[in-house]
Amino acid sequence: MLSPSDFDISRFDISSLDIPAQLALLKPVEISIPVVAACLLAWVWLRPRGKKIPGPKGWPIIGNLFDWPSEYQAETMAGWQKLYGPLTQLSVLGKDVLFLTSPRAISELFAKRASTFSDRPKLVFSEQMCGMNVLHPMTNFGEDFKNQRKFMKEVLAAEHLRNHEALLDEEGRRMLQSIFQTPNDCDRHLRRFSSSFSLRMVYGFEAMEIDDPHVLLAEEMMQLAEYAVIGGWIVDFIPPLKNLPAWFPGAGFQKTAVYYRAKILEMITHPWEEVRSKIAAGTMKSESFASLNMKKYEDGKHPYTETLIKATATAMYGGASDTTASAAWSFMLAMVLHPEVQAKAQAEIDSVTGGQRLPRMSDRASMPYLDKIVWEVFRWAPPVPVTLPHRNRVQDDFDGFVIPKDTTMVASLFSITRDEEFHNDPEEFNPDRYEDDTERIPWYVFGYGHRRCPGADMAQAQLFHQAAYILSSFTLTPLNDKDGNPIYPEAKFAGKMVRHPEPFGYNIKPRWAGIETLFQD
Ligand code: HEM
Repeated sequence: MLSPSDFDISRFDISSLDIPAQLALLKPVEISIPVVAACLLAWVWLRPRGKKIPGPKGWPIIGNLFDWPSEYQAETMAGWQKLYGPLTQLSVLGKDVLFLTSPRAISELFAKRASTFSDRPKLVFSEQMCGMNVLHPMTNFGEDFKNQRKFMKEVLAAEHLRNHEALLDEEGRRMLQSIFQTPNDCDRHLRRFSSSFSLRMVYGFEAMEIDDPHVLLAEEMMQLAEYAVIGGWIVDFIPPLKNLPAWFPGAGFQKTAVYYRAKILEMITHPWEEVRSKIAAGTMKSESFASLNMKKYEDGKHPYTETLIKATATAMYGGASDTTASAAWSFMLAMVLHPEVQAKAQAEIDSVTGGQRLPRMSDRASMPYLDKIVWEVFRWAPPVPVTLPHRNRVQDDFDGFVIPKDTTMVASLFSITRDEEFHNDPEEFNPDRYEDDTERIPWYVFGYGHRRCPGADMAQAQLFHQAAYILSSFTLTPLNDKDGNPIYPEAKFAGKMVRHPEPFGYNIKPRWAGIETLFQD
C-alpha cells in the first residue's frame, strides 16, 4: 500500500498547497523552459478579451497568482466586494476565475439561472488525476447527478428524518454522558457525535471514539479531497502539463495525484466491502444507506451501477461529518458568549419537557426560539462560507459583463450573512432577528439551485437535536479571571472549505444535581 512517506507528502501540508507556495517550493532551476513556454502560450491563447470584469491587477504571464485566496477566502472576498462590486475576476496563468461576492449576483446566477451555472469545472488534478469525478460534489449536472440526488433523497429528505430519530437519540445520550464525564473535552465529544452519526447512517458502523479507523480514513480522504479541489494546482491552469512524466522537474504533482487517488479509492471501496463482509457473516447490527442499497443492487433491483451507489455513500459521509461538527462547535461558542440567549432557550425547553425527559424531534414545533438559534448559528458562523466551484455550460452575462462558457466561479455565502440589506447588524448573534419575518431565514448557507446541499434538512435536524440535548442538561459559561469576572472569548474561525471556531475557553456544568438520570439509561 502507498504511504505518505513514499512521496514526501510533507511538501503538501496546508500552507504549501496554494499556488504561490507551490511555485515558491520549486527551485529556480526546476521552473524549466518548457513549463515557462507552456505558460506563455496559454496566456497568449487564453488571456481575457473584451470588457473586463474588475479585479486585482496581476503580473505578466502569472497574472493574479499571488492574489489567490488560499486562506481566509471569505474575508478576502469581502474585501474585493468593497473594491470591485459584485464580481471580481482573477486571472491565473491565463485562466479566469470569477468570484461572486454579492447576494444579487449569487442568487441571479446560481438560483435563477441554475440550469446554466450548475456544472462543476473540469478540474484536471482532482477529476482526471485523482479520480474524484465519481463523487457527487464533482459530478457534472447530468443523468448521474440526478440519479445520485434521487437516492440520497431517500435518506436525507425532510420527510425521512424521523427514521433517524432513534440513532440521533442514542448518539445524543452518549454525547451527554461523555460531556458529563469529561467536560473539558467537548470538542472531541461533539466531533465524535457527528462522525458516528454519519457513519451509522451511511454504513451502519459505530464510532466509539474519534480515532476510530473509519473516522480517520474518512478525515484523511476529506482533507485530500479539499486540497485536490481548492489547492490551486498548476495543471488546473495549464492542463497539458498533466502529461509531464513524474521525474520531470516541477512535476511533483504526479506523485501526489497517485497517492490521493489511492486514498480516495480506498475510501470508496473499503467501508463498502466491509458492509458486504458483515452482511455475509450476519454481524451487521443495523440497516444503513449502504446495506439497503447493496441488497437492492445484489437482488438486481437497483437501476444504478455499483460505482455510482458506493461513491454516493462516500460523498454523503464526506459531506456530513466535518460540516455538522463545525456547526455544533459554533453553537457552543455562541452559548458561551450569550448567556441571555442560552437562558431563554433553556426556559423554552423546560416548558416543553418539564425537566423530566430529554427533548424529542417532535418537540421542534414547540421550541421556535431554539429553532431560531439553530438558524442564527448557521448564519453567524457559516460552516461552508464559500461554495464549491461552479461552471457555466453556455456563455452568459451579468450587469453587462460577459461570462464566457466554461468559466470557473465560486460564490461567497459568507458575504450574504454579512449583507446589511439582508440582515440588520449582521455581526450580532441575535436569534430574535427572525421573530417578525423582517429578516429571512438564512437557508442560503446551504447553497443555491441544483447544487444546493442535499444534506440541508438533515444538518438542521442534527444541530437542533444536539442543541436541545445539551441545553436541557448543561449550562455553558465563560471562564473567569482571578477576580471572578467572565472572560468572553473572541469569536475567531479558521479553515479552508469548512470553517471551525478556533479553540476557546469555557465551563460546562450539569444544570442540577442528578441530571444524569435523564441520559444514563
Ligand atoms: C452544517 C452542515 C452543512 C452545511 C453548512 C453544508 C453546506 C454545503 C454547501 C454550501 C455546499 C456547496 C453548494 C455549492 O457548491 O453550491 C454543500 C454541498 C454538499 N453537501 Fe453539504 N452542508 C452541510 C451538511 C451536509 C450533510 C449532513 C450532508 C450529507 C449527509 C451533505 C452533503 C453534501 C454534498 C453531497 C454536497 C455536494 C452537492 C453537489 O455537488 O451538488 N452536507 N453543502
